[in-house]
Amino acid sequence: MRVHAAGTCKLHASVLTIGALDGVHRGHQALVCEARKRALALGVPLVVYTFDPPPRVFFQQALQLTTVEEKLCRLEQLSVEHAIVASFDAAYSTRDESAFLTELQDLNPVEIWVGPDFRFGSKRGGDIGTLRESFSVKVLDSIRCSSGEIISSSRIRSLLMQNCHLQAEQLLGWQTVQGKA
Ligand SMILES: Cc1cc2nc3c(=O)[nH]c(=O)nc-3n(C[C@H](O)[C@H](O)[C@H](O)COP(=O)(O)O)c2cc1C
Ligand SMILES: Nc1ncnc2c1ncn2[C@@H]1O[C@H](COP(=O)(O)OP(=O)(O)OP(=O)(O)O)[C@@H](O)[C@H]1O
Repeated sequence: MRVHAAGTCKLHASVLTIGALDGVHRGHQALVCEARKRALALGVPLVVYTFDPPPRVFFQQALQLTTVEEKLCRLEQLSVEHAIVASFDAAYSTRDESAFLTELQDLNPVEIWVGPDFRFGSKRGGDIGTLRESFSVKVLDSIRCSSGEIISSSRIRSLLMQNCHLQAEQLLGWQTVQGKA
């Protein structure tokens, strides 16, 4: 897998997924795997655009589930070919939707895969509708756990705070969380 700083990767075509992806939990894994299937079918590289630190860690001091190194390691195991890492800081967070869309044009995404609640740009001003004005966007239904709740990094953080390591590990789908929190 090749790792690029934001704004430094140019591709003729790609299938792209975007997100904080903290923990690369089972919902994220399903999203990346769906994108991977499409990338294989279309014969183009699979690209993930992610943020370090995750925006929720930057803005809300949320517990970070994975370092950027661990996140990249997990993405590599999911056969991601290019990972773009944006350093998420105050300056980056003020970029508006159009600046971000212009950056994505360099990746020539044939499809962009996101989950139902995807937002982007300053003050979370962009949504799936905004993204669809420029690209073909595919939305994966939310992946839920056996109790019916949507799997999310926030839910996993909350389980870890309550010392429910086994449940957190089940939602993460990786065997490495014990002893880390
Ligand atoms: C250019 C850019 C600016 C952003 N600015 C903000 C912001 O001002 N406030 C915020 O809460 N999130 C901001 N975000 C983060 C998004 O809300 C969101 O977390 C990110 O696009 C990843 O999507 P995900 O949370 O679904 O993984 C920004 C994202 C991008 C790409
Ligand atoms: N359970 C899920 N099923 C399908 N897609 C998901 C799921 N969880 C997250 N996604 C999608 O993965 C991408 C990255 O999401 P993000 O990293 O914000 O995950 P999250 O678990 O919702 O995080 P947080 O709880 O911190 O907001 C987004 O497009 C989001 O919609």
